Amino acid sequence: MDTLKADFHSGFVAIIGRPNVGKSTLLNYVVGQKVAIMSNVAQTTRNKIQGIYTTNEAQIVFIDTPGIHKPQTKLGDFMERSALSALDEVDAILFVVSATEKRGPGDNFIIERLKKVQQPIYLVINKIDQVHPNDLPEIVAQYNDTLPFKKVIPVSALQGNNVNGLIDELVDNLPVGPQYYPTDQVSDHPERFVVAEMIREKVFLLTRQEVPHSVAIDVTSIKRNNEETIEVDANIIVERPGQKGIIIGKKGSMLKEIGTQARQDIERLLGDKVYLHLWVKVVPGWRDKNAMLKDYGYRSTDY
Ligand SMILES: Nc1nc2c(ncn2[C@@H]2O[C@H](COP(=O)(O)OP(=O)(O)OP(=O)(O)O)[C@@H](O)[C@H]2O)c(=O)[nH]1
Repeated sequence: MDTLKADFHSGFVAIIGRPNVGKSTLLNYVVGQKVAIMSNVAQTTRNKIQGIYTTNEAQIVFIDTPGIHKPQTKLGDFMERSALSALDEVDAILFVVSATEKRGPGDNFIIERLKKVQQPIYLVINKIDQVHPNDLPEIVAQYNDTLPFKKVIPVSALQGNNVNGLIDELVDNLPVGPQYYPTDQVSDHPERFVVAEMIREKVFLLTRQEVPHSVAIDVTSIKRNNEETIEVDANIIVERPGQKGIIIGKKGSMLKEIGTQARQDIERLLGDKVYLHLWVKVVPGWRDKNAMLKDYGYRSTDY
């Protein structure tokens, strides 16, 4: 940790928003590296992922919470709890909404939760590249009276419009504090977690008919053979044999494609040649087994 400088600002910022509003895209744009899974399938961000933004003047540690939704299973319950418990630990909250969609029950659910928090809340209107500037006041008006927002900040996380403005605003308002993490660190998650996210992303992208909640990735080993090659073993855990069939595909073609695409991403991340070995396992009802959630990487200090 660096010594405390009088003009260095730092803190923890939670990114909250209903599924698909662009939280991961925003985080990735700011952090400049692919750390959170991105896809069109809702509710794919499961763990708290921290992206870390560091300059000479400031460090912002972002917490990317899972999509908040009404829990139906123990996994849903876990996701909601971890999203909400994150709010007590932060210095500011970004409530991200989409300019392309009307305020809905998902937003209202979050607004109700946010009414209880004391931290400054910024309303981030994302996807402004998709709407006419003249429509913005009307979009903002849907939220204006719901919470005492510190500021309303329209952005396009995809194109980067006004994201710098958002960062400047955050930096100015974060307290003077230490640099919590080294300058070159963008995520506090171990390689294992990021590798699992990359495999998970390919499963979702390539097998559209899968229910995202019913797939877990368990990276069992990452071994560096020598200077240049890395051996990765991982299980893709599903609930039903039918899902296993979909993921394996005709003569193993789907699994091969998942493996190839995931391997390319992992190589980019780790900078070395990767041998990726994937297995598909059926574990009926794993979603409702707390102990297994823990085994398959859904960890929380509360459990
Ligand atoms: N046009 C446009 N699309 C965006 C923007 N930001 C995100 N998207 C798209 O919206 C979709 C969802 O983005 P994500 O970043 O995965 O959304 P998320 O809020 O993290 O979603 P969950 O993980 O499901 O909670 C993706 O297809 C993005 O490319 C934006 O500023 N403009």
